[in-house]
Amino acid sequence: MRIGFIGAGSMVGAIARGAVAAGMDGSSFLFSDARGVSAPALAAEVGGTVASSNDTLAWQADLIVLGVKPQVQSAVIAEIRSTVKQRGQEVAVLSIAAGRSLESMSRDFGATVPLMRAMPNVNAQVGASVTALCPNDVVSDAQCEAARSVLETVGSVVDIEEKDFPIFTALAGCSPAWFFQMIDAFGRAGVKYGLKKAQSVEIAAAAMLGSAQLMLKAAAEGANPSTLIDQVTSPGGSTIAGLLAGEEAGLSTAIVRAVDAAVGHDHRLG
Ligand SMILES: NC(=O)C1=CN([C@@H]2O[C@H](COP(=O)(O)OP(=O)(O)OC[C@H]3O[C@@H](n4cnc5c(N)ncnc54)[C@H](O)[C@@H]3O)[C@@H](O)[C@H]2O)C=CC1
Ligand SMILES: O=C(O)[C@@H]1CCC=N1
Repeated sequence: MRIGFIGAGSMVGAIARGAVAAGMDGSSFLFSDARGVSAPALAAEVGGTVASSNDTLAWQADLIVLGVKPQVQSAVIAEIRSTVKQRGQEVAVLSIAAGRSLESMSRDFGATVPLMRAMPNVNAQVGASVTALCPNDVVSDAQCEAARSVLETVGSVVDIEEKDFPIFTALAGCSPAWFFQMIDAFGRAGVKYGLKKAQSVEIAAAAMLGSAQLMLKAAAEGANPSTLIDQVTSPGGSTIAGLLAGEEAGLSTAIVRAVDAAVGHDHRLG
């Protein structure tokens, strides 16, 4: 299977590197980008080929990954739509763009072509993305499985209904940035109490990683976050002091507001 990546930025880079690290053949990858800088560099790194244009790539690939920003996606689809329509079931398109619905992309293509929508996250760089996937009605099982197998090289894949993409994008696509923001805040707190910033960041990140691992294990056994919070919170201890101070400062509300803002923005990108 030839995979053609349009756009060769951070997300496509993570997916292409992850796929090759997982044993996929990089020589079957094609790349194109707007400025002709990142595509040649990525192609050289993974052993792939640079396509001379987005349309050339669309002629050659079996699976086209639209890895450009949502704001330029319509222009890219305009360049490839005639080719994609001519090729019919021979080629499927996988979009990783935030906010771009299957319906709006079909409108850009001017036809219902085999089209899938996915939402990975930046943790793909370490093989730990949780990625949503949703095909349209004309994607074959083989095409969907081909896309899934590429995405699974950089983490887990969950099938969700398309209506749930905005909240999934907030909870999984955007949340890494908010977790980094939290780690940065812990880092500053460490500095306040005399630790070096780098050391504080490392300690907070390790604590966050362990907490996430424990949460996933406990959730699989039916526990919820409150159960674990109670396990940490000793009567009269320092955790309850911090927990209540955090709530007084609006920690939970701040997180829900961040999600609200991301979901609202996603609806406007469509
Ligand atoms: N960065 C993230 O954490 C996530 C990003 N996404 C989505 O992934 C997509 C790509 O995002 P990033 O990799 O962060 O962006 P990026 O800015 O790192 O990469 C975009 C790439 O598109 C190329 N490009 C721009 N115009 C083009 C054109 N006309 N033809 C061909 N290539 C063109 C650029 O040269 C660049 O290589 C976006 O749609 C974004 O919504 C999805 C999940 C997470
Ligand atoms: O900020 C964005 O729009 C994209 C979607 C998820 C992560 N980055």
